[in-house]
Amino acid sequence: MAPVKVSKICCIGAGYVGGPTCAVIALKCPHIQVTIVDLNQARVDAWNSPDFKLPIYEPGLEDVVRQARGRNLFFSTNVDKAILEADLIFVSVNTPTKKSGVGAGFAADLNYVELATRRIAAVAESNKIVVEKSTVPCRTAESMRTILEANSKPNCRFDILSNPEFLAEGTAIADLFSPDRVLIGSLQTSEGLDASKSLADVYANWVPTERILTVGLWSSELSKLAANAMLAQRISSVNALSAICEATGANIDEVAHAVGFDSRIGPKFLRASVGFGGSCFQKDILNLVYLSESLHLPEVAAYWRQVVEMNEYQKRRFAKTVVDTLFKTITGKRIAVLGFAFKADTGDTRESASITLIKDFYAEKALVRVYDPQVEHEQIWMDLTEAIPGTPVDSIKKQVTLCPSVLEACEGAEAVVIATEWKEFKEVDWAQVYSKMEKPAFVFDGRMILDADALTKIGFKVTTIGRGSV
Ligand SMILES: NC(=O)c1ccc[n+]([C@@H]2O[C@H](COP(=O)([O-])OP(=O)(O)OC[C@H]3O[C@@H](n4cnc5c(N)ncnc54)[C@H](O)[C@@H]3O)[C@@H](O)[C@H]2O)c1
Ligand SMILES: O=c1ccn([C@@H]2O[C@H](COP(=O)(O)OP(=O)(O)O[C@H]3O[C@H](CO)[C@@H](O)[C@H](O)[C@H]3O)[C@@H](O)[C@H]2O)c(=O)[nH]1
Repeated sequence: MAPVKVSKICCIGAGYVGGPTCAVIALKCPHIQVTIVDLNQARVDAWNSPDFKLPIYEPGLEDVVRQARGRNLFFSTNVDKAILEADLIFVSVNTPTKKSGVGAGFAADLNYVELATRRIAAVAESNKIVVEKSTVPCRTAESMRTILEANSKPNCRFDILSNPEFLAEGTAIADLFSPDRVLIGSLQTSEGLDASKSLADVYANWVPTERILTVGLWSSELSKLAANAMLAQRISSVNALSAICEATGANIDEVAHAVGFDSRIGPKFLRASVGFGGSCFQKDILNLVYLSESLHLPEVAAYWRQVVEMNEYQKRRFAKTVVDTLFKTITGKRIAVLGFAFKADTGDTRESASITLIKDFYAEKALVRVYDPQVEHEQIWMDLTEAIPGTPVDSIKKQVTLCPSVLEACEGAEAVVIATEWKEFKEVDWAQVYSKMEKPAFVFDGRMILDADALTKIGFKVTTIGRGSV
């Protein structure tokens, strides 16, 4: 058998990964028909909206969708039709941390992956290459194969590949156009290698072949968890050092710069912050912790768990610094929180450090004023009601106000907290902000984006993460 030449792709899951990834495949491979399906009608409607009000904000995404939609890119809720027609199917559904049952709080919830796999088995009438795009624990492909083989029709064969996605939100399109690498894992059988070649040929339409890495299935699955764990570990390491800097008078910017100059370490991902957020880092490390425990490797589990614990510590430590600096009480004080997204250039708020900070300020009875340039207000209320359980949203609204601009958030405030590194916050007229605030006016820069000296000259009392006052 020779590798199949892919002509129709179905992607199950039109989220942050399925949407941008397959839209880019459609753009770069005009000869391939790509259909992205989802059960969520509202999401599909947004992808299809005539004015391109897409369900996710990602720089450059609208342009890609404008070029390909209706040509060879389609969004639909007709999951079965897309499965039936495709020769290659990406499974790109969510794999959140389990909330209950065995492994709650750590293990990945594979229910959506299983449901999608069962749907493929039930509907398919011809051979399919099934690709795990979702981030999954090591050996999930084996469970998928068992389900597919037990439920498939006669003469219908499935080849399963692992093809984890490494895009980061905010830079998804640039990452997809020019990925550091594309990783494809397959069984090392002749059928597995053929399937791997079929998918590699799709990417080869725009990715240099030396960047397309083909490996074994389990290595591919584990590499995704490993990459995220090591990236998050760098942030927790630099954040741990930021606490030492604050206590000694060293400057984490200078330390990270000096350390990152070592070519073996490199300069990227060494920015101290109020803590990492996003839908992936915490979830994937907890997944790795669970995997390690399941494999009876408690020391390995404890090692990776500490990366998440350090992140929690960093968020708590920052909130405490705000309270301590404001004379040990923020009761009834106005605190402006600038940024609600977990990082700049995204509207995504999953695991955002901002949520933890606001929850802590709320518990201290502060009056919190929030501004974010992208996040929908409805999303903020949803996140806060989930973070402050048992409190109706109307009670939260007595202490938390959502504001339409930086200036309005800061009006009458005693302190400004920078929680997300939006470029807009650097460009604010800080002298004007100062004139509108209570005095003394405090700034807490949780992202190291502001010019502390310039703000101090204006009159602000500035606290920057990782910078001691000694
Ligand atoms: N968000 C990221 O930046 C990122 C990057 C790399 C990898 N990942 C991984 O990719 C996967 C998807 O993440 P996401 O952020 O796109 O999630 P998401 O929640 O944004 O999207 C998942 C979509 O799948 C749909 N879905 C679930 N079950 C379905 C089914 N049976 N049939 C059809 N549609 C179904 C949901 O309705 C949802 O729209 C996760 O495993 C995640 O860990 C995410
Ligand atoms: O030096 C740094 C770099 C990042 N962050 C924070 O870390 C979090 C995650 O940032 P980033 O990794 O840029 O965004 P994600 O979209 O979460 O992307 C990560 O998670 C994805 C999902 O698995 C992977 O595909 C990507 O490769 C991986 O970078 C954010 O809160 C950032 O503000 C820091 O605090 N300091």
